[in-house]
Amino acid sequence: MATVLKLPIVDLSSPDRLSSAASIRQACIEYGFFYLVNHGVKEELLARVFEESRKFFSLPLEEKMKLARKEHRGYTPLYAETLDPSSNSEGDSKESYYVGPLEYSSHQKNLNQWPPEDMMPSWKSTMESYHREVESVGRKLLSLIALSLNLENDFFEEIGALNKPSSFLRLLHYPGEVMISKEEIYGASAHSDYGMVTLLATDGVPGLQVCRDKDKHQRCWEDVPHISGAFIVNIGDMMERWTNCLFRSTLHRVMPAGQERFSMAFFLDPNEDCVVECLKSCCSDSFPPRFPPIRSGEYLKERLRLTYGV
Ligand SMILES: O=C(O)CCC(=O)C(=O)O
Ligand SMILES: [Fe+2]
Repeated sequence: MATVLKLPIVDLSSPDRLSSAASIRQACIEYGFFYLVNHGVKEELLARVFEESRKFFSLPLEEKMKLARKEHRGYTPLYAETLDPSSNSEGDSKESYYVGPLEYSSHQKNLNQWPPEDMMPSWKSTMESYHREVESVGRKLLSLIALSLNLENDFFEEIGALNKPSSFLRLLHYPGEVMISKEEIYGASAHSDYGMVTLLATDGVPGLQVCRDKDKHQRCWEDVPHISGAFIVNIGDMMERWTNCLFRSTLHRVMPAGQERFSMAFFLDPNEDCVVECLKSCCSDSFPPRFPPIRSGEYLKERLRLTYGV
C-alpha cells in the first residue's frame, strides 16, 4: 500500500502574498507539488468540462479518430503513448485530447481541432472558457512563483515567457478495465512534466502517485488524494532548469484504480522563443548552473519527439 502524501495547500486569493510565496517555495523545494485553492475557476465550469470530456470519450472510436492528433492537438487513442519510454509496458491505458493555445492572428490559422458542432454543440465554447480561465490562474500563480524565487512579480512576463505561452489543455480518460497483459499496465507511466507548471483537475477517483526521490534504486510511490475544487499543481522540467534544481520537477504516474477516471491537465509552458537559463539567484561559484540555456520551443519539441516518436 502506498502512503498518502499530505501536500501543502496554497490559497491563491490570500492577500498575504509573501506568506503564499513562502509556502510555494517550501512546497516546490520539498515536493514539487502542492494544492491550489480559491483559484476562482467555478465548480460549475469544472463540472461542465468533465461532462463534455465524458461525452467526447464515449463517442465511437471511428468518430474520435477523425480528430486524431495533428500538430499536437486532438485525440490520442488508448495504448498509443508511453510516457515512460524506458518501460516495457504496452502503452498507457488512457486516451486523451489536446487543446492548444487559443490566440491567433487573423492571417494565421489556429491549429486546434474541434468535434463537429452538430454532435457536440457546447464543446468548443466550454473548452475555450476553461482554457482561458486556467491560463489566467496560471499567470497569477507564476507571479507568486516569481516572488517565491525573490524575483519581481512580473518576472515571467518580462522575459516573454507569458507572451503567447505554449499552453495546452489535455483531457484524459482512464477506462475502468485495462487490457490483460504480461507487462504491468499503467494509466500513465512514470514521467515528469516538461514545462513551467501544470494545473491538474481530478474527479475524485484515486490513482495519482508521486515519487519524491527519482534517483533511489527502489522507488517509493505516495498517493496524492483529490481535494474537491482544488487544482493539483506541479513544477515541470523547465522550471527545474530555471531554478537549477532548487524547485523539483517530480516524477509522477497514474495507477489503474479499477474504476473509470477522468482528469484535465493544463500545461502552462513558456513562449517558444523564451530562453530558459539558470536564474542568478539559483547559482553561485560553488553551485554552478547544471544545464545550458535552451530555447523553450526546441526543448519541448525534443521531449515530445521522445514521447510520441514524431
Ligand atoms: O491524470 C492525472 O492525474 C495526471 C496526468 C499527468 O500527469 C499528465 O498528463 O501529465
Ligand atoms: Fe504529468
